[in-house]
Amino acid sequence: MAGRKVVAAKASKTAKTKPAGRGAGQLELVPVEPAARKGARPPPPPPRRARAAAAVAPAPDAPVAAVATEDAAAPDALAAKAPRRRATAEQMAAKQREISISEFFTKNRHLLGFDNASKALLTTIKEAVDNSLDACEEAGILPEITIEVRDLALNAKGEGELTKGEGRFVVVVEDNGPGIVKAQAPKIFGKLLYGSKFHRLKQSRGQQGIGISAAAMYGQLTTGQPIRVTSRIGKGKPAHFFEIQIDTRKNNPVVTEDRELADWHQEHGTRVELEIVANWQQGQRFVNRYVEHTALSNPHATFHYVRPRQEPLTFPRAVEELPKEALEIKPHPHGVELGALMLMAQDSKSHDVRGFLQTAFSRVSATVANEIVKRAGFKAKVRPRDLAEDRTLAAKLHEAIRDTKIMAPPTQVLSPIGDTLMKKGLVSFLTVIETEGPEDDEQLDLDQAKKKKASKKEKEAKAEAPEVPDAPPEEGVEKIKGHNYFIATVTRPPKVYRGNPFQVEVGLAYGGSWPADKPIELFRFANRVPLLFQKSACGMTEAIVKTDWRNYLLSQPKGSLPVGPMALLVHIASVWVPFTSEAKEAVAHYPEITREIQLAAQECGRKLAAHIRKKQHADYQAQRRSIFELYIQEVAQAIGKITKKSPEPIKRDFLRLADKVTEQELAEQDAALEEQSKKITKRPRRSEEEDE
Ligand SMILES: Nc1ncnc2c1ncn2[C@@H]1O[C@H](COP(=O)(O)OP(=O)(O)OP(=O)(O)O)[C@@H](O)[C@H]1O
Repeated sequence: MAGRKVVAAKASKTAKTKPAGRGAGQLELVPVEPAARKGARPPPPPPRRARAAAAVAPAPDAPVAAVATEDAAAPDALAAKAPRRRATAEQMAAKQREISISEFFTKNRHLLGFDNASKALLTTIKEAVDNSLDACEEAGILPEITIEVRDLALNAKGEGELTKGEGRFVVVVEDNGPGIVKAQAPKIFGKLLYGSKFHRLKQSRGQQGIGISAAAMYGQLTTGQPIRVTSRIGKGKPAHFFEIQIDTRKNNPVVTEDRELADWHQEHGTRVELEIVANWQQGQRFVNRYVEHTALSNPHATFHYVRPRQEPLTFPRAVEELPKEALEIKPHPHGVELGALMLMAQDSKSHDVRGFLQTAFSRVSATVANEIVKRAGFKAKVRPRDLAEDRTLAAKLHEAIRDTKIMAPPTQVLSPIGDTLMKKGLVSFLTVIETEGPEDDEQLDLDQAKKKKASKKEKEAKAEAPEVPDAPPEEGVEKIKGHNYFIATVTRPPKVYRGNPFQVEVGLAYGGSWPADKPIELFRFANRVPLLFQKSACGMTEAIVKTDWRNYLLSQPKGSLPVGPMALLVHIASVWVPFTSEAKEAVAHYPEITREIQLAAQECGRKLAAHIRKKQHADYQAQRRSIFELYIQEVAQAIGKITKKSPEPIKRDFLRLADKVTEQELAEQDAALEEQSKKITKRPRRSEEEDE
């Protein structure tokens, strides 16, 4: 062992070092082999045994001399088998240092949704818009939000050639929210993990305190430009303009500009401007979809969407009321883990454990607190501080909490979209997509040609067909831009997972111009935010795939989404959404959540099945009637000839009779279907019974 020490010391003298990277403070050192030095004489060859050992496992960046000499002392057999020490604890210690959160996410930006230039564009917009919506709702302001994407290759008038592929873009998001207090702005935009939502249990879009500063960091990294923020907190108060950079080594803001603006057009609100490297060509379809879906799930907000070289779009709000206010709750004792309990006890200002339990948790009354303490077997007075210091004591309390029956947390604290607004949102969304048409030009041309052909055929058919009055619209069917959509929604009652209240909603739009031979479109939302990536990794998709849609008359390949002309919206509202990563792209596979989504989907599916059956029957009736009508003309003429009467009144009588029969048959069918659907609703199918 003594030999090894001496050798290591020698090695550190012989191996010359040079700094590995950019900064002066960098501790990591890379050894330079003596032979590599310019003009240096090559060292004498090592003994034969050492050469053999070096051939077994050469380590390019290990302190070569140290390892070679150590192995030289070992017998032949050992040198072949024993692993070589590549570094000592001291050498490794010299390389260890603290990593700032910004440094970490600079290297791992994919974890935050900045994997590539097209996704980064969407993530940047999403983070800013989510903040604007959260801030407006929290302040009680109807949101009016402008989203602008500017291609820096175009001139101020928007002329020039659009950037193909990656390029420099400016993203602007402006809201009419409460604004940001001057002292807070630098930390909000220049420090990762700084926010108002992480430590509370309340439904909101943001929850981690990392979103907008991460976008600022991405901009800084790719363009070197700081984030520009303008904010004003009210009438009579000045607006402030900031340019903020992030010192990524320290995760601290650096304000490069801070000035008051004499006048700003918003009475209150915030505008963020980020210069980033983005790919508009590929990313615009994500952004378009994000804006459309956000308008769908936020019918109380108005969005102005300004894009390069396209007409600005406005999605006006569909309702003039804010959604029900989401309320903050305290954690439920059954959802707390031992470590968290100890931390909470450490922070508590209560003098005894009973007071701590009552103030820190929801649903703990004096009686419940007494019961927990009794069950924990605490004889003397226990202070919260004692729990923080004594793990055995804390474990006893944790066990007692688990064994005590405590009322479920309050669930009326959530703000779901609700059936009426979900329907309104779906109608406005379908109106927009029916107006806008498909996204790619080739498909657009094909569709227009098809439409022309179809309308010519329709005109010809109309001219030939006898006048038949329009059937009354079926309940739930909306005519949107000439297409019939069946719309159904279900809002489940709130439930709880691991102490967190959550609520699931499902809405569907069936028919219209959705393709009938493709898998359904699944729109996933968490706290009203559309989730556009990681579809197959998402617990929501799993729940829909696991639902047997063949029960509801859709075909479904094994382990896949059903096939049919349908868009299905799934929304989870929760005080804490369990995402699979910091990028908040997919919901984790919690069985409690999956089950609720399945139940909502099944309820919606039953409504769909009733509609499809009704439609199938109506189609059958129409077909029968059209065959009958084909012969009426000839039959009326033949009867006219026999009876020597004009064929026209005979034809009219036949048509009247046909109307009566069709009406009667449809009414009978309606009654039968009503009865059938009641039965289905009362007695779920086998697969549902298993679920229930
Ligand atoms: N437009 C805005 N108006 C008012 N406050 C804002 C605005 N944007 C950000 N904030 C404040 O800045 C904080 C940090 O925002 P950030 O996007 O970094 O995180 P978050 O929204 O809390 O969580 P997440 O990381 O999940 O998005 C927010 O919690 C909010 O208090």
